[in-house]
Amino acid sequence: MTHRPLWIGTSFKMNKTRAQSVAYATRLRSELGGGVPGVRAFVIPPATALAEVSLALEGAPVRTGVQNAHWADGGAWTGELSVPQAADAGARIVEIGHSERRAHFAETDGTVRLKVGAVLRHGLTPLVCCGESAEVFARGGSVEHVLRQVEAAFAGLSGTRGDEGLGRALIAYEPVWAIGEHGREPRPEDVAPVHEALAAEWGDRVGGVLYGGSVTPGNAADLLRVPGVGGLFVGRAAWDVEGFLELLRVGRRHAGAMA
Ligand SMILES: O=C(CO)COP(=O)(O)O
Repeated sequence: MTHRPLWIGTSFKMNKTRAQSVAYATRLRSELGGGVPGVRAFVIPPATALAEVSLALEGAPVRTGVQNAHWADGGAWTGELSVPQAADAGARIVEIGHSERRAHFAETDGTVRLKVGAVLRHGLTPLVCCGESAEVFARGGSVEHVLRQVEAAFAGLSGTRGDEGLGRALIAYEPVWAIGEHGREPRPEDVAPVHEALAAEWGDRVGGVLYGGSVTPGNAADLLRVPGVGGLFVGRAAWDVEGFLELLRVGRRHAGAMA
């Protein structure tokens, strides 16, 4: 049985200057050399640093991405960034629908769907974030909630894994209760039911399903062993490049054990 590569990446969120971002990318490049066997690494810096980080990583085995993009190709949308602009700055991945954007910037299932369409139309990879609140988790509604979000994100799209369309998309399951400094570190059994459901429903149709939320080098191996988890999407633990490198080593060991 062949295994798909693990996707392991980080978003810097609203952190780091251009110089800090480029220093991170430069160190990553020199450490990774030809790449990490079995792992696809990606870095999503702030938009101000995207072009320079993409240049610093040109030809290196690390993709870059953008944290958000508009669905229109251009126009009077003050403060926004289009998918073609992100691509022009080197992005190959476009993060869509992170819970912080849903909570604070009125991102809805409807805008997520529009953005997925734009990203696929331009040949980039949408990284669609989904996840339930602590309240929904507590009442046992996680699976239903997440499946509904993902169904809405991909409504009307078709394709199979490896195809040009939906098959390129990535899903990041990030329970809201697990994200960030106030988040709770998940036990593998907390997130297993959603991953099982996502694998059953979407596993053969998309490029991969990642887990995100309080991932650390200490819990990464256990989370990668949850059936259906095809990678990790990391915040705080990867903001120091040494932390990201450690997570990539965990990924390499996991991929090696699965080979
Ligand atoms: O939101 C996340 C990645 O998008 C996860 O953040 P943390 O790893 O800091 O919990």
